[in-house]
Amino acid sequence: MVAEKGILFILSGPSGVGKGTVRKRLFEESTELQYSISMTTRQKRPGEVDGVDYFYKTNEEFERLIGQNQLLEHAKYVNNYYGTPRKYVEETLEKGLDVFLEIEVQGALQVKENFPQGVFIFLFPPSLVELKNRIVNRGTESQELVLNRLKEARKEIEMMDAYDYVVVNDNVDHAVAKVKAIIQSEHLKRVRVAKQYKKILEDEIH
Ligand SMILES: Nc1nc2c(ncn2[C@@H]2O[C@H](COP(=O)(O)OP(=O)(O)O)[C@@H](O)[C@H]2O)c(=O)[nH]1
Ligand SMILES: Nc1ncnc2c1ncn2[C@@H]1O[C@H](COP(=O)(O)OP(=O)(O)O)[C@@H](O)[C@H]1O
Repeated sequence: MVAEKGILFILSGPSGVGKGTVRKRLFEESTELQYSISMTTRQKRPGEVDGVDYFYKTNEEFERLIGQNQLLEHAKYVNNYYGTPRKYVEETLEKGLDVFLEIEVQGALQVKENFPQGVFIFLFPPSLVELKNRIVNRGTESQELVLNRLKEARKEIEMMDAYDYVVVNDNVDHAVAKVKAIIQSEHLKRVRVAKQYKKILEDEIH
């Protein structure tokens, strides 16, 4: 039988839209996806754990990883680097397991160049006012950073045409249900494709 590779799912969208919230809920409810933990140079926030939320790196360490081509994609976002470890993603997909990335928009577009067969999901805010409220209410950003993040958000929203799916995060339950439905439907599609391959092989044998 043809060995099936895993599917790469990419959840992206502006900061504060709820990517982290949706991703955490998804992983509480589903054990079948492998989450790729990103590298970052940003400061650890209270409660975050190295190797769980991110792998925290210095600028020098991060730039070395870029130089060694160890990142599948990377982006500078509000003065910090963020990147996806290439080896983990490639090896996990090779094992036939599905990998889930939660990354910002520039990085997602780079992934699309390398993995056009990935499934790209854009999480969309109900409105820009609501997006600002969420960033402010989260309380992790200074006022200056909130403004920077909103400026980025406007640019990011313009990129949503490059995505396969758009999910509005008006309500977390609904958004999680939609992301799960997308994952399920992509599985069904791949099974159909695998069956077609099997049929071709069977026809050749007979
Ligand atoms: N390109 C890229 N973006 C990432 C990666 N990991 C996280 N991000 C994104 O970087 C942005 C900032 O992340 P973070 O500082 O944790 O803030 P938060 O997501 O707004 O809580 C978010 O849009 C993340 O989704 C990564 O590996 N690559
Ligand atoms: N559907 C939603 N309705 C209301 N608040 C939400 C919703 N989704 C997320 N939030 C809140 O918005 C803030 C930003 O969410 P977060 O997951 O950190 O966003 P991101 O990872 O995209 O930056 C958090 O305080 C979170 O609790």
